[in-house]
Amino acid sequence: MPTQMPSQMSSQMTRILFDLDGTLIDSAPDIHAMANTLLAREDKDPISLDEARGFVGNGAKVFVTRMCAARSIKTSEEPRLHKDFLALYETAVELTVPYPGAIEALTALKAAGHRLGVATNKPESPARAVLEHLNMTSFFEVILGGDSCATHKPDPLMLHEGFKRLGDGPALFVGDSEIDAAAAKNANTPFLLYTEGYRKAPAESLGAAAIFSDFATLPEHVTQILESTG
Ligand SMILES: O=C(O)COP(=O)(O)O
Ligand SMILES: [Mg+2]
Repeated sequence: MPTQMPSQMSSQMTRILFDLDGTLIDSAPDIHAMANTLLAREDKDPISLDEARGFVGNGAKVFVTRMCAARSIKTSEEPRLHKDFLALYETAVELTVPYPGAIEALTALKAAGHRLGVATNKPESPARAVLEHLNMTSFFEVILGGDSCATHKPDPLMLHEGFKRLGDGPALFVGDSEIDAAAAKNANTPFLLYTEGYRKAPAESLGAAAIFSDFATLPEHVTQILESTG
């Protein structure tokens, strides 16, 4: 049998968790459309796609709070609108697409022996629905949503749980936002930042071990981080 190089050996048992919205998939158009369906029912002006993008990241409840604040809807109405938002969420899949090269990168990482999972603040059931719609479910051994654990990102619990379910080996987290960077820091895990998602802060300010804008480069970044962390 040929001798394996150290880098190939170290990549065999790596656990990689991915954020979902703004990282693997551009779901803002669906979330935007869903928000405007709710706002129309309330007789309120629609929000823009940019506003919707800016409200994503801390889960559905915070999205609804931000949407209500932006259109002067009373806070006492938020629980009802949150419920309506969740009722629509599983069917909000038609406008969502994977980012360019994301499928190919997941395919390459899985073929290289990495164990993959999703850790998103989107509730688990719409997260599973959109992954299923995009034929992406089979890449992942674990899919955790914002309501799967007692807390969600930036608390590290979701990452700890996801990594635990992926077994042993080095752990990496790939995400697009400040919240993901904080969760990775809190979980003491190297963070890879995808720059084409919904981040607001400068990319260089988030303490990422790697910053990438093209998924074709992700497998190489993974290899480099594994080599540098031994
Ligand atoms: O639903 C959200 O607010 C964010 O989801 P994400 O954690 O996949 O970016
Ligand atoms: Mg995200």
